[in-house]
Amino acid sequence: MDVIVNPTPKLQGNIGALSSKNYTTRYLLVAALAEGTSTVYFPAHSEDSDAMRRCIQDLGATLIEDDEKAIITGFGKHPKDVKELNVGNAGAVLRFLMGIASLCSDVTFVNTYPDSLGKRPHDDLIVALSQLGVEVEHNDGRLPITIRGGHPIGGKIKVSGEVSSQYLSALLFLTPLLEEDSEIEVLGDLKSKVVVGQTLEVLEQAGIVIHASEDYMVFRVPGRQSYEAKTYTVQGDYPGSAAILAAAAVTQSDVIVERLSATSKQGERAIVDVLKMMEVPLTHENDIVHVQGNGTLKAIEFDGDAATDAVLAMVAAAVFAEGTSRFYNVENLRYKECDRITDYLAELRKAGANVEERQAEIIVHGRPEGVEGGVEINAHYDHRVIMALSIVGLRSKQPIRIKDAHHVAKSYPQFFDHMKALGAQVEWVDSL
Ligand SMILES: O=C(O)C1=C[C@@H](OP(=O)(O)O)[C@@H](O)[C@H](O)C1
Ligand SMILES: C=C(OP(=O)(O)O)C(=O)O
Repeated sequence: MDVIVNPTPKLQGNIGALSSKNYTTRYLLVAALAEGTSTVYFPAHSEDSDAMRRCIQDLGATLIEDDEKAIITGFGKHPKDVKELNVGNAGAVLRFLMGIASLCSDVTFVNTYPDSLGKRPHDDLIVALSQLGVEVEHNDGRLPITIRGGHPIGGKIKVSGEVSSQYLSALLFLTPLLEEDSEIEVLGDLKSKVVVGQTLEVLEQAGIVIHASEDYMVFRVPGRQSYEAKTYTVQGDYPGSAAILAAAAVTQSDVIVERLSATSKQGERAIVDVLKMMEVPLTHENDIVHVQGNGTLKAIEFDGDAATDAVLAMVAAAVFAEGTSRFYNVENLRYKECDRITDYLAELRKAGANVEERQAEIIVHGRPEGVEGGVEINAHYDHRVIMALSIVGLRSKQPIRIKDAHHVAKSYPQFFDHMKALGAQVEWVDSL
């Protein structure tokens, strides 16, 4: 399905933030790794969270769900010896479960998105797992990947942090279950470091002890631990909400997004500060962000690694700012659902934006007068590209058509419903 985004000068209304993707994947996983029954309140419902639901059940967890909660009885240290797992297009789910699959004897992760997750590299995790004696068969570091685990016992592991934090998180979920203590040393610069804070927070809630150095570069993990069965509540999602807030920032708006904790460990909560720095009128009180946009924004400079999944929405806002914005330290955007620098900027340029790329930077020469639009956008299987181009479409002179916009469901299936509820002129149409 495609979406047509028509120029929309005004947005108004209240929405509740979707549930956090990153906390949902983590809570479902730690619930599956516990032996008893855990409850996860308000889990996200999206393709990625469904991938985790599907895989933990394939590995032996039971899951009963109603409108507000998932009740999960875990498999503890003994996942079922499943032959195949399908994680869809979910990078974090794949990497976390590559770690856990080391406890099985022979699991193949199939390649169902050859043009998206199928292109993403997992070499650094493969190298780390092999230090634990796990045999990994792979296609040049990519899917399909077969893990022949069995009996990793722990020990010293070095893992690169240069491409993704998910490799480190995968090891942090696995190593507490091993017989011996482990020491994990991170090599190079650790990207998306803030997300590791979310992993540690969830592990602690699940009763797991990890001794982390202050800079998150060395971790001592006692072995023979057990995940406790607990009750968890998933908070609102900043990366998805960032797109709504950026849409409100580029229009005349009166938009409220509820359930966004000001003390969240999600780095993407920086969207609020970034929009403030851009001089967008907004308040953030009692977990409610209220944007009263007047369409005027100022350019900014921002270290995007602190808020990796909100950068595309910030860039979309910067397209309409006065002056030149620079988002730096964002090289690992190249290793996501698509190359979120080259591919994303190509689509922005089609719509009429004036953008430049460096290996690790996005530069935006703002066009407060708006962009031309009137083009077809290739979504590159990327939910965040789809959301970001929707923001741009609101302030284009001609409608833009986002092809295969259904991929928004990877993280935020109700995104266009929420945009419509706020008054955005968007419509679903069949693909040609
Ligand atoms: O650990 C996680 O759940 C995630 C980590 C980040 O990836 P990188 O560490 O690859 O930047 C983020 O982009 C992704 O959406 C989710
Ligand atoms: C990059 C993302 O997810 P993942 O790495 O889990 O596929 C994302 O949600 O933007």
